[in-house]
Amino acid sequence: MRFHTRKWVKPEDLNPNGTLFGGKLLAWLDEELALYTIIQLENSRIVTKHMSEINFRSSARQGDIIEIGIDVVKFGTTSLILKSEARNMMTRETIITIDTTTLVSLDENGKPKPHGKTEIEYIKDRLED
Ligand SMILES: CC(=O)SCCNC(=O)CCNC(=O)[C@H](O)C(C)(C)COP(=O)(O)OP(=O)(O)OC[C@H]1O[C@@H](n2cnc3c(N)ncnc32)[C@H](O)[C@@H]1OP(=O)(O)O
Repeated sequence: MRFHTRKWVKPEDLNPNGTLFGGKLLAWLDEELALYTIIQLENSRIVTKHMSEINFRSSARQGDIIEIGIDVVKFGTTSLILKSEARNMMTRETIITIDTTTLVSLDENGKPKPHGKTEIEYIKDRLED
């Protein structure tokens, strides 16, 4: 799994127990998954369709640095299915795992649009073309 983005847990990210609010962590993950998909499918019209089991494995605290990892499970016809994880960058302790998130590529009318992609592409390879 490649870990892409780091987040710093700040006071406004906490729940009343003083740990990282789960909804905030999900928002960070959803945004990362969407950005990853926009880049891979080369389409900015992307929506999250489905999330599988979400497992909050451990909590994070103010000042912790979180890193978000993403792996491709499958390229569908209009969808991209991704596996994701957030972990504590210092301790490597897993904070959350989402087995699969299905993101769908849309056309200008908001209808699913085949993306034609079958494998991960790296931006540097595209730039070398
Ligand atoms: C990044 C964000 O936060 S986006 C905001 C939150 N998300 C949204 O607002 C999305 C709202 N939902 C929608 O607009 C619609 O449901 C759509 C356009 C995404 C999909 O419409 P559908 O009628 O389900 O389309 P359709 O049946 O053609 O399925 C599209 C793809 O999604 C997959 N899919 C559909 N339902 C599911 C499901 N329940 N679970 C997993 N995958 C699914 C299909 O397998 C298909 O993938 P494929 O083409 O690779 O085989």
